[in-house]
Amino acid sequence: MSERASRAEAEAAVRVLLSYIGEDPDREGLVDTPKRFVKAYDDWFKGYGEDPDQILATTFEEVEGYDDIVLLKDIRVESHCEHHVAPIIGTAHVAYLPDRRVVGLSKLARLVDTYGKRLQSQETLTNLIANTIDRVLKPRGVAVIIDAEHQCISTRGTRKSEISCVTRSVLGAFRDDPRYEERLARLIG
Ligand SMILES: Nc1nc2c(ncn2[C@@H]2O[C@H](COP(=O)(O)OP(=O)(O)OP(=O)(O)O)[C@@H](O)[C@H]2O)c(=O)[nH]1
Ligand SMILES: [Zn+2]
Repeated sequence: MSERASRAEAEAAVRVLLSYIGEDPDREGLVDTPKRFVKAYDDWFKGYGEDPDQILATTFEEVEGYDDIVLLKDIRVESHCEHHVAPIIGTAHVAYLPDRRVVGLSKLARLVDTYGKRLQSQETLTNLIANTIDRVLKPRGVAVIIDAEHQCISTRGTRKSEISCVTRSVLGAFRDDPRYEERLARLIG
């Protein structure tokens, strides 16, 4: 992997982009834009500095033997496509079948955020979330469904604004026993 660019280099690159689109990077309104742009990137891509496994590290077992589906519905997904660095905005449903241990519900949403705040394809994002839950929690099954709009399709190129892309990753019992996925579909509605 090539060496990581410095903040100053990143800001200089934004100046080049502003010049490329025909702007004057030195006009008053744009003087601080490279700085703001890089700061915004720090936020949109903060997932590179986070450890997904660590998010799921704290689990608890005091759930009276609960072993049915745990589903977190309608988690907002915010990501950027790795081809155009254009926003991907949508919804994720994350479900798992605990094997004694459960994880804090917010941690599933945090996991979606951590992987979302990196450059992604929707397929990779879906599999990364499912595979991490599978690897760290070792549940009996995992299902992740993402429904998202890609602004590289809706605001440029083909400009098809009504299209959304649906991806799913199902592992363990959700994959082996179709009844689990049917129940999940009913719960998601
Ligand atoms: N499979 C997949 N494709 C994606 C995703 N996000 C964007 N793309 C597609 O990546 C492709 C890149 O195609 P290219 O032909 O290299 O790029 P392009 O000329 O900008 O393509 P157009 O968008 O068709 O104008 C496009 O078809 C995008 O729609 C994603 O998450 N998954
Ligand atoms: Zn794209």
